[in-house]
Amino acid sequence: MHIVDVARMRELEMRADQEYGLNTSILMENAGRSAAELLARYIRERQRRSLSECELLFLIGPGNNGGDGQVMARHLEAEGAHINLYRWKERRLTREGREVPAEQVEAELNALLQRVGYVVDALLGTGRSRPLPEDMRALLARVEQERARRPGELLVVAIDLPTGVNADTGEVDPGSIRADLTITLACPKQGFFFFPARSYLGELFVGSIGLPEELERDLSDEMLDATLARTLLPPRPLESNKGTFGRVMLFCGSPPYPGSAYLAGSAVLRVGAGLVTLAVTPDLLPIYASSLHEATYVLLPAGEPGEQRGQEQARTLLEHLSGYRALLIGPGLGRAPATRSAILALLDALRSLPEDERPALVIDADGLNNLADVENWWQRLPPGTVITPHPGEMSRLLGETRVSGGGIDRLQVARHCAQAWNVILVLKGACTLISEPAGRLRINWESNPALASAGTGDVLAGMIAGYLAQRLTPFDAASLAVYLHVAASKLVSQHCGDAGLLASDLLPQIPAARLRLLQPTST
Ligand SMILES: NC(=O)C1=CN([C@@H]2O[C@H](COP(=O)(O)OP(=O)(O)OC[C@H]3O[C@@H](n4cnc5c(N)ncnc54)[C@H](O)[C@@H]3O)[C@@H](O)[C@H]2O)[C@@H](O)CC1
Ligand SMILES: [K+]
Repeated sequence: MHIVDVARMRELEMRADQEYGLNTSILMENAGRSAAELLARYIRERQRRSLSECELLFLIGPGNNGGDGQVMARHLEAEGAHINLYRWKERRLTREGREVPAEQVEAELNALLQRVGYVVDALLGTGRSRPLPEDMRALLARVEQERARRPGELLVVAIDLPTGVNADTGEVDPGSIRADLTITLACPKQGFFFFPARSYLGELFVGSIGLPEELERDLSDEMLDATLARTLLPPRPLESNKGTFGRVMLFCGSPPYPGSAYLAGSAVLRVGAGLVTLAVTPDLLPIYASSLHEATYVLLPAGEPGEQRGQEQARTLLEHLSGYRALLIGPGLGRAPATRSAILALLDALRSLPEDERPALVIDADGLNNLADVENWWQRLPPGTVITPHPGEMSRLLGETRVSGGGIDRLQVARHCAQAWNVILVLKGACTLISEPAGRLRINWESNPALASAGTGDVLAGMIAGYLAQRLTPFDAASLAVYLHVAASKLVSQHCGDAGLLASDLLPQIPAARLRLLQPTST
């Protein structure tokens, strides 16, 4: 599913007309029909109601968004739903096809708001060009008030987008109200993935306007959803052994942060990699050996802290690296000078390896924090490296430029940095972005506040390394891991809601999330 900005959407619509004769009325007819089908299915399958039991109030705006709403209303009416249309600009109300006399409109509208099960917001879409007028804000506020009075009984359904949301930037007019579901048309819009817009959309459905597939061929931004993630799953041939699914080496964990290597190492195996090896100092071995029985170990020299020890640790690790398809550096390593020198020595050695002998590389957490202090650090990375900064780490990598956790600034940062640093960048946050140097970009749709807890990043880094070991490209490995990481968290949230998730709770849910993804009906 491609993501577009408003200019690109307009261009697609224009080309549909010029090249295929699909003019605005045809597209609008398709849009309204598709939106009606999606809502009808939602009502029948999710709410287990028949359309004839449902009464809807459509709020119709002056442009094509309102046009979509009218087509949609017609289709739902034909299926038996009870339809009321309020034309905002003209202040005209139609009830089941009959015009309400002007002097009764206000009272009737009030009565409807107190009764209907659905308000369909077809006021404004991508053509919103100025702040919402006061009377439109007041109308939306009445809907909001009524929904608060009848929670669960009144659903707000936005067509294309909730009125007042900026489809490019994710900004939201003060008069906008949250939709319970948004049926967007043709493609999800760029602004949907950024805050505050993201939290105004509710559940997202994408309706078709019948655009020919060829028109989307040049689009490079994609929504990371179940349909895309399913295509990325690596094969599990019947004739396999643990070598088939690859080995991963971890340079992670240090005495103050021993949990990181456990979490990342477990995640490597939970995504189906064949073997995980932890490169650790001997003092940590008893901790891991008693908790992660399946791992093997490379014992790194301990000795006096300092440059020398870092070089020796790197040498030992490299001596054991042959046959490993992926290496993860970072979680829980700490920021001692010896660690930095070990990381830099490892990177220098990896860069000089021939491509077919070089393991794919993921750098996370303290791996990145150590690099941030090194001038032109990105020049030290081998090509194809995946880096997984959260906003704080990203700011450090950029030399203390602030990066938000969910704002539109992240889009430009992700696009620019993947190219400038020649990395596959996983910019973590509420909607994680994954970008690569050639310009492709994916944005994860799902987010879960329960994931904002210690150690969940270690799990993600391990998952990426585990998929790299299964020979996914770095861009695909990162994408699939990001998708399944949130999907696993949703399974945990079935029991704990959006708070109280432990990073280790994710581990058993990773295979469960993969299984769900394999079911063709999962969305
Ligand atoms: N153009 C096309 O071919 C298609 C458009 N589609 C629909 O059309 C929408 C875009 O249509 P439009 O470009 O007509 O835009 P809108 O329907 O979003 O709104 C434009 C109209 O609203 C007025 N307006 C703009 N800002 C306002 C404000 N703050 N307060 C009050 N009035 C305001 C404008 O003067 C104009 O009359 C999409 O969101 C989508 O729903 C779909 O039907 C698919 C095809
Ligand atoms: K709308």
